[in-house]
Amino acid sequence: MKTLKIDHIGVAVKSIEEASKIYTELLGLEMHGVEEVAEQKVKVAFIPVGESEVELLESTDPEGPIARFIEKNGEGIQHIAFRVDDIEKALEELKQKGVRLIDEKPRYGAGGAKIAFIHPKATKGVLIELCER
Ligand SMILES: C[C@H](C(=O)O)C(=O)SCCNC(=O)CCNC(=O)[C@H](O)C(C)(C)COP(=O)(O)OP(=O)(O)OC[C@H]1O[C@@H](n2cnc3c(N)ncnc32)[C@H](O)[C@@H]1OP(=O)(O)O
Ligand SMILES: [Co+2]
Repeated sequence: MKTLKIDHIGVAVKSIEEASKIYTELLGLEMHGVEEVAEQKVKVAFIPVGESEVELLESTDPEGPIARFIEKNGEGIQHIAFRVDDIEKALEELKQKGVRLIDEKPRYGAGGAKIAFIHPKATKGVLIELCER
């Protein structure tokens, strides 16, 4: 597996509209369009910065992972996504190494990416997303 860069930092927010002002008005960044990813019960918006992005995540379902995260932890950084060259290969390698995976197979991610999550229990408390675009 080749890990190429930090693709994005996922930030759980109650309102993308509200939170985006921090990045646009205060930091002078641009927010790209909002996209719904139904399978993850979220709406997302990307804010490019250098070779990475901030991904604002707003829940579309009170039972979704983002709603649950905010319920327990409040708004804030929810995951780090690493860009990999071959997500299937990466998952295979991690599985061989006995790493606890949330997704054994890639799922649909924003912008048509293939994504998969490693369980935070296996990574000392950081929810890691692998992302192939
Ligand atoms: C689409 C878009 C994209 O990029 O394309 C996305 O990113 S979608 C992004 C949204 N989708 C996802 O996050 C999908 C992957 N996430 C999940 O499956 C779930 O959120 C989960 C399994 C990480 C946690 O599920 P849960 O909240 O029901 O479980 P619990 O609340 O019981 O949490 C189990 C343990 O993990 C810890 N934990 C939970 N969430 C996180 C997190 N974000 N970062 C670090 N630790 C975490 C809890 O503190 C707890 O630890 P302790 O036991 O010590 O208290
Ligand atoms: Co993400």
